[in-house]
Amino acid sequence: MTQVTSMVLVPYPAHGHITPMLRLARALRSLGITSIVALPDFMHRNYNSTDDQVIIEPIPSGFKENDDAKDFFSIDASMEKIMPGNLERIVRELEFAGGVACLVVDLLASWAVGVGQRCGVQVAGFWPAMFATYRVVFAIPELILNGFISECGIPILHHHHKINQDIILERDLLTSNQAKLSTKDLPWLVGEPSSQKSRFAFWLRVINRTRSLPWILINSFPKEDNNKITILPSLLSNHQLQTFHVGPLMLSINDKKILMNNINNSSNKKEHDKSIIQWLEKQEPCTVIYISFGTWVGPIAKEKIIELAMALEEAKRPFLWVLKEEKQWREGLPEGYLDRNAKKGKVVAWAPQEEVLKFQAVGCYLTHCGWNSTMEAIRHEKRLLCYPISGDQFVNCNYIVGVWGIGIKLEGLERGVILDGIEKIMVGREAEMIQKKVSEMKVRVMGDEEICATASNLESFVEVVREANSG
Ligand SMILES: O=c1ccn([C@@H]2O[C@H](COP(=O)(O)OP(=O)(O)O[C@H]3O[C@H](CO)[C@@H](O)[C@H](O)[C@H]3O)[C@@H](O)[C@H]2O)c(=O)[nH]1
Repeated sequence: MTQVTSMVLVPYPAHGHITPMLRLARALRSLGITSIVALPDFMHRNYNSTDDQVIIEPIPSGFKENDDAKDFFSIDASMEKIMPGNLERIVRELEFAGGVACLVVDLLASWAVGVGQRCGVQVAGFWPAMFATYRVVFAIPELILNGFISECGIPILHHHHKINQDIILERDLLTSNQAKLSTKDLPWLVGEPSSQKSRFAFWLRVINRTRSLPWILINSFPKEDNNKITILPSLLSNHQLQTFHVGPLMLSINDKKILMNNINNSSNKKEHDKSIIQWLEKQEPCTVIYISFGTWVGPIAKEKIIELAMALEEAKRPFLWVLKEEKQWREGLPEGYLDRNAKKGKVVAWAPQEEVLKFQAVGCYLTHCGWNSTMEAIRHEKRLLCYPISGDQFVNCNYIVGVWGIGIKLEGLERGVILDGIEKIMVGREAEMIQKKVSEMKVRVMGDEEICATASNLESFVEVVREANSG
């Protein structure tokens, strides 16, 4: 019999997955649970814990220290072949030292489910994004059955259904009417058809390994579909899956004092962040455009960066642009651009995003619609200009624009389109309406009631784990 005193948390190795997991660790700590967050060694290097109840443990991954050739597929190979044995060793040592009550596994790190099972430890799932995306993924069998996609995950066009070449997914199957998800929004449709098929195979593996998990913690808020809570019929018929929405609680946790985040490679992070803050302090309220495409998406075409750069210049508004230092991201910057715009615009490789979004000066956020960024924007009541790039970002964008009305979608990255979008989101009637919606949304997501409700969801989760361990 194991007491519920420690849990091992296994995020997918990307910043947008690790951050919420670390916050979960902090939240569990306040319930008296020691959390061991297990990260592949190449990510472990970027994080530090100064809290003895949140331990960050490296999993040997097989990558060499300076191996830059890490992409979705090479990381996948390491997760499948190398990390399981190494995590198993860590869990067994912990078992020996006093016990592990539960392994909390990001569903995208489904490789770790088998480790829990082999070690005889309870396994819970963690879903880092919207529940709507979870429903889309777990509806794959229905999508195939209903002829929306092929067995390889590729959309099938039906002429009688055609709307802009895309099929709108049936309303009751997946989502609220307003989200109007279409097959082009499916999260595995990234890159060439061969990459789409491999990503689809990745998701099939996720479903197979995780569909029998009894509990899933969800990093989102309960009322995603406005006030309607939707659940897939097949999920309902599926054993007794218990879902615990914990997103607002996670977001309300301040991890700054405990977890030092070194993801910014700049040798002097403090100075770097300070210069951004000082620049923001000088800007007038609601004037700055903040631009960031998160941490995980691959570089976008050089031509698009050129268009974006020119549009920002022409917009004649102050901007803070997070643009990674890698050549593929920066080569689109026109010559002399940084100097020419030095007064009005700041281009940085990394920004302390939560700090930035807090500023009144920030008028809008041009975003890739990553889930964490979306939640953070809601928290700080910022209007969104959306340019989804891959994965779940299309689903998120549909909700941001169509269901919650807190943003506008850019239908391309041409200069004219961007300029138009900037005008609409920054000034005028539509901008005012959107601002009103964002403020209402903040209450719906981050109000006291929601934080309390999600805190009690986490307590219930700990309770069921406790029962399972004593049963
Ligand atoms: O300069 C930066 C850039 C990012 N961030 C932070 O990094 C996180 C980024 O997370 P997110 O917005 O979710 O984007 P990604 O890192 O791209 O996240 C991946 O993981 C998410 C959760 O599964 C998905 O929703 C995204 O589509 C996927 O790209 C946020 O907390 C940001 O505040 C910073 O602090 N500074």
